[in-house]
Amino acid sequence: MKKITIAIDGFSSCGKSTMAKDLAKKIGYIYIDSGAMYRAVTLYCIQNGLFDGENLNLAELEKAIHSIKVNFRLNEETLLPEVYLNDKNVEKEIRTMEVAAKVSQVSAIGFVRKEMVYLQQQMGAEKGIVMDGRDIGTVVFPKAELKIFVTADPLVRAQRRLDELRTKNDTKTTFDEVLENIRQRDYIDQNRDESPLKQADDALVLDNSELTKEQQMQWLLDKFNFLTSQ
Ligand SMILES: Nc1ncnc2c1ncn2[C@@H]1O[C@H](COP(=O)(O)OP(=O)(O)O)[C@@H](O)[C@H]1O
Ligand SMILES: Nc1ccn([C@@H]2O[C@H](COP(=O)(O)OP(=O)(O)O)[C@@H](O)[C@H]2O)c(=O)n1
Repeated sequence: MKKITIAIDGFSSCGKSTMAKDLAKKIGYIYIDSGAMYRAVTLYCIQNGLFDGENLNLAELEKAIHSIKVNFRLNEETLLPEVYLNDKNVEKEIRTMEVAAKVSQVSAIGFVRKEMVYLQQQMGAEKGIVMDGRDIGTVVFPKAELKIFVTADPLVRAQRRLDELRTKNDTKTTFDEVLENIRQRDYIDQNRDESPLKQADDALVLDNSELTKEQQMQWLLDKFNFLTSQ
C-alpha cells in the first residue's frame, strides 16, 4: 500500500501527540510534532532577549528567522524524534510553562508561520508521515488522505497537562494556571488571522475526554486500516 499523509489537529493538550506518536510507531511512519517547532522558536526568542515583558521585538525576530535552525533528531533509545534548536536538544526546555505562556503570540506571526509551514511541508513531502498541530489538515497538508480533529473537555485537558508537568518535576504550576493557559492559547489559536486552528471540512472528529490512550489509539488505527484497505 502506498504511504499516505496523516494530519492530526485539535485543541491544546487533548492527546494529539500521544495518538500521533503511537500510530506512527505502529505503522512505521515518521512522526512530527509541529507544535514543538513553534515552541522552539519561542524558546529562541526568550533565550535571545527578544521579549521585553509581553512585547516581542518583531524586527529582530524577522531578521533572525531564516537563521533559526529547528529540526528533529531520533532519540536512539526511545526511537522518538526530539526537537533541536540551533543543534541543541531543547526537548525539555520547550515544554515549560514559560514557553507555553508565549508560544501562541509567536505562532500567530505570519513570517514565523511561513518559515515553519515550509519546513513541515518539506518533512512530509515523501508522505508516510503523521503530523500533529493546529493547521496540518487545513494549511500544511490540505490534501492529506487522513485528517483527524481531536477535542476534549477543557478541564480534562488541563488535568492531563498538569499530570504531565508533575512528571516533569514542575511542582509549582497550579491547575488553574494550566487551565487559563489552555483557554488563552485555544482562543488565540482559533482567532488569529494566520492559519487559525479550525477543523478541516473532511476531518474525522474525536472527542477523547472519556477515552484511554489505548482506546484512542485503537480508534485511530481502525480509521487508518479502513482507509488503507480501500
Ligand atoms: N486519552 C488520554 N487519557 C489520559 N491522558 C492522556 C490521553 N492522551 C494523552 N494523554 C496525556 O495527556 C498529556 C497531553 O497529551 P499530548 O499528546 O501531549 O497532547 P497534545 O499533543 O494534544 O498537546 C500527556 O501527558 C499525555 O500522556
Ligand atoms: N501546527 C501548529 C502547531 C502548534 N501551533 C502553536 O504552537 C502552540 C503549541 O503547540 P503544541 O501542540 O505544542 O501545544 P499543546 O497542544 O501540546 O499544548 C499552540 O498553542 C499554537 O499556538 C501552531 O500555531 N500551529
